[in-house]
Amino acid sequence: MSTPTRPLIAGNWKMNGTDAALDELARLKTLLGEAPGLAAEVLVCPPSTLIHRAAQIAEGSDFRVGGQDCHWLASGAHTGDISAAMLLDAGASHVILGHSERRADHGETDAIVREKTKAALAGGLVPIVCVGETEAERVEGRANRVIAEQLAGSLPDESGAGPMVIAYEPVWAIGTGRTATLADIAEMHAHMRALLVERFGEAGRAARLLYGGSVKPSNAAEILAVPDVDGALVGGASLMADDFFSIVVAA
Ligand SMILES: O=C(CO)COP(=O)(O)O
Repeated sequence: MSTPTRPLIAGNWKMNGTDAALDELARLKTLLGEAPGLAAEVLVCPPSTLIHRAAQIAEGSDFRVGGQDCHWLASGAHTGDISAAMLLDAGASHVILGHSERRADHGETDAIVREKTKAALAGGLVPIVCVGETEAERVEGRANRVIAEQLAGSLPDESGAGPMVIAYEPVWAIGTGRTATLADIAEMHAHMRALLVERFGEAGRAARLLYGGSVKPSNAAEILAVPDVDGALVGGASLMADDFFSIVVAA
């Protein structure tokens, strides 16, 4: 194994999208179909209500579908939750875990994210594990330490056995229109790479490190050109097929 070769451009629709939003996926399918041989792999993570139909649209196309969260258990009395097996059954190939919005809204700790990551791997999904510092943590000069702690706590040893995808999403850059500077992204991604190689060896070298936080068509190319940036996790700009496709093309 070596450094990742194909970038991954993943869209996170968050809590957006009803039936009508599937038109955007059909449009994305058309755009991808007209542009064979693109460098990037493409993933769309709609809300769970749309995964099954999104996966049907993705059939015969060059994008795949993922979930935005899963429970750490396979089944049982957990009202409102969804398991890795259910996501797989609905047609998902990946699942986003430990997004800062889930850490904030649902009190998810590194330990919880680690258990969910284990469940995703056991259930046959590729986990996309998210880490990111708050603005206060960055201003106080603690960003590197916070990210090291989140990686150490959120990744189970099992991560080394499968494809590893990590998303660095500085909390203050999410949905704000503010991106980290290219220098800050480069420094953090190199830091993460070193930590992953130290812990997981070759699997860490092959891990895909995505950047997320106000990625848009106008800044995607420069961000994706930063060393050790192997793709992007895109929120708002993934909701419109044309914008998302522009980011895919920039990779
Ligand atoms: O949180 C994000 C993706 O998971 C980023 O969201 P925005 O691209 O809307 O800033």
